[in-house]
Amino acid sequence: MITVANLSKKIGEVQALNDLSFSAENGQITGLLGPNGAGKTTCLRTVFGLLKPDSGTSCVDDIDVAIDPIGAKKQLGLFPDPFGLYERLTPREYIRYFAELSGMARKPAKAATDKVIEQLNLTDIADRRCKGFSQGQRMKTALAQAIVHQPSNIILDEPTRGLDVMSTRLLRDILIALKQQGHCVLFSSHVMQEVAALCDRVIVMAQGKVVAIGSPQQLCEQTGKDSLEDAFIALIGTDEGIAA
Ligand SMILES: Nc1ncnc2c1ncn2[C@@H]1O[C@H](COP(=O)(O)OP(=O)(O)OP(=O)(O)O)[C@@H](O)[C@H]1O
Repeated sequence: MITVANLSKKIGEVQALNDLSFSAENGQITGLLGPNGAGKTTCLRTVFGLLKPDSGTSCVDDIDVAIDPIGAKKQLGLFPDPFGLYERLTPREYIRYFAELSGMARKPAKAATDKVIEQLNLTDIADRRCKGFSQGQRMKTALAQAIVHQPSNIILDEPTRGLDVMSTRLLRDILIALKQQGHCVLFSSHVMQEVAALCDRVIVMAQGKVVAIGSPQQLCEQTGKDSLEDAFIALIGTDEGIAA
């Protein structure tokens, strides 16, 4: 479970987060939905401990990220930009490297790497260098790195950006499987279809604040609209910076 409470963060002159509070539950996919510049990335970077908030707290499984960042990270997987893989490493080397970075000893890291390679059907490419990989192969390698240490929580920043239809569908299936295993999945997006198809709960954000929280259906009911896109526009008052 991920909880942020009263998070505020000013970057330069911009109030990127403005008293932001919400939680993302285990066994659910939670979407952070907001237009460009709403503060989604800033929020996720703060939860991962990459940014320090000016005020407020973020907790991962009740561990305060500011007080025990290493403990919090053990319970948290971050899906990185799949285009930034280390090209010279094979997926097996890459995934194992991150398993050890997350604090696992050599033997368990090797066993966990073998397991996740099997789980994500990476066996065929596990020992090839990442250079030249397709989008889907990159995505699966990046995701394997995020979940190799079996964190109970996974955060993803616009995970389908740049992916083709097949890779997007594959990613969706994997996220649904993680949810069914009881993980807390939190991802950011401004793609309506993706959020409507995947999320149990949506946190609608604008200008660093929560505007509304609910299932896609609840948000439609609350605004009297038929689609999440129309509900979203009604909630934030503009269609600038969103994608259908
Ligand atoms: N390093 C930075 N320097 C200056 N301003 C920043 C920086 N990082 C974020 N901001 C500003 O903070 C606000 C929130 O940015 P953030 O990237 O969190 O939004 P976002 O919701 O992820 O947007 P997008 O959907 O476009 O990725 C924006 O106004 C952005 O310009």
